[in-house]
Amino acid sequence: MLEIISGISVKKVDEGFVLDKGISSHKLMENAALAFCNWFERHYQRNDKVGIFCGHGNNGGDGLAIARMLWRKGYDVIVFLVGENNEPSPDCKLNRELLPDKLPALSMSHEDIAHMEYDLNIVVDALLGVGINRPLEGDYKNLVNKLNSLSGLTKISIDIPTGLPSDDCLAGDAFIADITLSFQSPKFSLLFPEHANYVGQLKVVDIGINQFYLSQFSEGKFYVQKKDIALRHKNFSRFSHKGDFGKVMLVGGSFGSMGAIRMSSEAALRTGSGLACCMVPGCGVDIMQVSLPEAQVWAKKDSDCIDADYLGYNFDRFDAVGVGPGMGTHDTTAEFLRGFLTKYKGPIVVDADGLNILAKHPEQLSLLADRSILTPHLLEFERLAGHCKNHKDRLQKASDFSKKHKVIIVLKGAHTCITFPDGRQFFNSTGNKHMATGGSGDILTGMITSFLGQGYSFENAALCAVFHHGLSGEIASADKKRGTIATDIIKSIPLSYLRLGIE
Ligand SMILES: NC(=O)C1=CN([C@@H]2O[C@H](COP(=O)(O)OP(=O)(O)OC[C@H]3O[C@@H](n4cnc5c(N)ncnc54)[C@H](OP(=O)(O)O)[C@@H]3O)[C@@H](O)[C@H]2O)[C@@H](O)CC1
Ligand SMILES: [K+]
Repeated sequence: MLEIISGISVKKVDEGFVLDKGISSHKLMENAALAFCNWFERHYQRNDKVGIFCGHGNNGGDGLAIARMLWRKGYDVIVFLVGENNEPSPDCKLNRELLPDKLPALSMSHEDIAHMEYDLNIVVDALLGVGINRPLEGDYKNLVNKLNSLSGLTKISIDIPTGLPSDDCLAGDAFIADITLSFQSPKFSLLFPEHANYVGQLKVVDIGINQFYLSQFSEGKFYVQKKDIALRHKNFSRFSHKGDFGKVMLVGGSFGSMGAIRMSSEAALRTGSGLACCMVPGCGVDIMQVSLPEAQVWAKKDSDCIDADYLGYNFDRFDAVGVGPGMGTHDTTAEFLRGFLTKYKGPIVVDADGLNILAKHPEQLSLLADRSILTPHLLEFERLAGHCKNHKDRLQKASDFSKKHKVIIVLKGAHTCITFPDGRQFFNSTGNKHMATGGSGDILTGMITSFLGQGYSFENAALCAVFHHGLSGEIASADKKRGTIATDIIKSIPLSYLRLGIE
């Protein structure tokens, strides 16, 4: 699992790695530049006109090494040098000296920046990286704003968009990238929703620094990738039977809001549950049985919402229970939730109106069994934990909340963050903007519940479900883009298993 380390630690990791391996820091920069170029070659043509904007620190050094390598591969490259009045870092200086004579390199004066007009297809931002220690000013600020104003070309940031602090929220200006290629591990602030427009698509490239060096600076924050997930799946043999795949119960729905619990239930089945039963109000029975014949249904006749009478049911038959989608926050439903949390001590997932009831009745939080999984989106989380100044504050509050109530928080959004009571936070790498559609969260509830029911640990259930949910969204939206709807995501769950080689 990739460690997310602070910007300050990046320098220490580099120094430690270079010293241990007996290589020069220049060689490490060459590795980083090569990793960038290998990626670049897979995506861009030789006839693209590439402008590489290089600052005076090591980020600029990366840009210069990249310019040299791409030029040697036959790309049409121009280098633009900024910050020439500052003392360059030693590796930046060396890479300036190594630029081939025939490679065009232009020093940018104030006037050049103000009147810049070049015919470029691709802009590479190697102005500043994690070494930024104050908001942009002077030439850097002017150039970043000038580049941001250019349209119709592809903008790529090296390591981090210039101007973004690596561990904090942006103050001032920053480069707006279409793609950010971060070295070795993503920098923390690249995962903040406030910065999504600056970061664009996030790619992480390996530059050869292994886990051992990164883990010495661990802050308990991790970036979850495909290779981390495949290993966390349970293997089932050809002798496995329905019971091995778990019996789960999904509780929710109310008059006019039956879609949510129907989608959670189907998602649980598609994730592999042997049996899914849904507990719905009487008004939802026909809807469920007609639209999802694979699910069993339990309901009280002539009811419009889940009420305290539902507590008579024996929940202990189930390996896991998901509660909340479409359930409403009626007083009698809140009464049900209180009784349910008191009664059932198996693995549970609480979502949507389940969370809204907890926010309205915070005394019920103490009834949650240890390691219950709560899946709020950003607004639901703030209802539970109070107003958050920004995402950094929100992540800290998620950590405090998780520790205090001994629950697992799955904070949904781009790079969904899973927080455990021991303080570890896992950031997901799959998913895209097309998943921001009604019902997407209900699907995740069904998926986590399903994994819990299949006997996965709390940690593996949350990590696998969040990863597959995002991947299913990517698969579903590949040809539907903005027209993607939640049921498309459910249909893609089986394909997301196949992508990981899991049958
Ligand atoms: N393992 C890895 O990840 C690897 C990382 N590598 C690369 O190194 C990059 C980090 O390099 P870095 O430390 O030299 O920092 P970088 O951002 O280039 O420049 C900082 C300079 O800018 C200055 N400065 C600060 N704020 C400013 C402002 N607002 N406006 C103007 N100037 C400002 C500050 O100087 P100051 O003015 O404070 O004296 C400082 O000298 C990293 O992002 C990655 O690309 C790879 O090469 C190898 C492996
Ligand atoms: K940059």
